[in-house]
Amino acid sequence: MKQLQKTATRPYHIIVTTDFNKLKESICEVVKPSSIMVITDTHVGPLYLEEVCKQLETIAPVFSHQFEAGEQSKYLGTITKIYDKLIECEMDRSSLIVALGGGVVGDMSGFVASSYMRGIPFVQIPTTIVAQNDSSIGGKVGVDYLKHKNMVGAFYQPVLVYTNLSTLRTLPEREMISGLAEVLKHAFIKNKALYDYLNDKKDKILEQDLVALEEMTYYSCLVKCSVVEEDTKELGLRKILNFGHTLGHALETVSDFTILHGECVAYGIVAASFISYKRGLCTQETLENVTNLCKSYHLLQPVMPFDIKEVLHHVLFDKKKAYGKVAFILINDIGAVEIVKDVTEDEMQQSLIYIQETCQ
Ligand SMILES: NC(=O)c1ccc[n+]([C@@H]2O[C@H](COP(=O)([O-])OP(=O)(O)OC[C@H]3O[C@@H](n4cnc5c(N)ncnc54)[C@H](O)[C@@H]3O)[C@@H](O)[C@H]2O)c1
Ligand SMILES: O=C(O)C(=O)C[C@@H](O)[C@H](O)[C@H](O)COP(=O)(O)O
Ligand SMILES: [Zn+2]
Repeated sequence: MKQLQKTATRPYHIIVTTDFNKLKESICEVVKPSSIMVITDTHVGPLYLEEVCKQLETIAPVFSHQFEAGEQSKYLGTITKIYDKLIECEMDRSSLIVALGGGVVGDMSGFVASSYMRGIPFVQIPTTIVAQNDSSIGGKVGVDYLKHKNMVGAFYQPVLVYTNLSTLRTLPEREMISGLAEVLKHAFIKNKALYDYLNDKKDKILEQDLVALEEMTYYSCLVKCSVVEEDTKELGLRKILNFGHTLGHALETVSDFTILHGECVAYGIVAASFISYKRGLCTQETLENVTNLCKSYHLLQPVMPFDIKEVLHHVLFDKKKAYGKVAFILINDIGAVEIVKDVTEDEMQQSLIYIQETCQ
């Protein structure tokens, strides 16, 4: 008998800094591209494309592609336009894709990189709280399909993540708050010390103090990395990163993306915590601590009226569904969660009623 060992996923650096000064050298350490395509959106492009391109032009010829900002662009139509551009610019397997923007840009650029010529390298330059603390890491890339979240995609890791915290200065406040839901999620699922930090440094974080943001981003990324490293393809443990997403994604779809991803995740986190409490898996104090931290970060704003039956219908498209059952992440304590497969429609319904009552 002969046996081969498949090597694990290649490691990559996540750089968290406050400018673009080290971008060129960071990229050159990991790739030697023949050409570069920077993909961005109509909000981020006018702000940072020129500065980023100036750095990249000293490495190789640089092209760029900009698409309409927003979740509505996260579909296959946008992807085909990017393929067209890559072909027009004669990009090949020695070329590099650079994603400059938030989670939408990152998820779509990564999907293009994973599929163009069966895969070319890509670098993430995340510019939102969501992207810097969550989406740029871990390799979940893809698009929405028929409004169902992330239905078409791949697991495909970047070769580098380069975070310039100063880009957050231009991020609209609503986007900043929404993004913090993913950071809170990391604290709730796996890191009580991050939870304490978020409580202690709330004012500094909200006023974008760079020291506080750097510390927060570091610990948030640590949680994400530790989970992804153990279970890159979400066969088990990685499902905990989906805390709040089962109902959150359904709400996002039902709202036609007028409620932002992180805002929906926060409602989903409280709904899941309510189910946990009702099942006796956590104390009322834990439910209150979760709710209060979300509220102290201005999440859980009055929720628009939604049809509970419609939300429950969309839960059926959750990617954690197997053999007809949707896996749910429930909380035991701050920093500890579990994966449960028997949450009933009635429990979800009660939790959505709780959300409607709590967030008004
Ligand atoms: N792949 C993953 O692991 C993962 C994790 C979390 C979220 N996501 C996905 O990410 C998306 C949400 O990400 P997001 O909140 O970053 O959304 P986004 O990319 O739509 O960015 C939010 C808004 O902010 C603008 N923007 C971005 N950076 C800016 C800056 N520095 N200054 C000014 N404006 C800026 C964007 O143009 C957009 O209008 C969703 O599609 C979600 O499903 C993926
Ligand atoms: O990285 C993960 O794993 C996550 O679940 C992170 C989530 O914050 C993110 O929104 C992710 O895109 C959700 O994935 P999905 O497979 O439920 O669409
Ligand atoms: Zn998310």
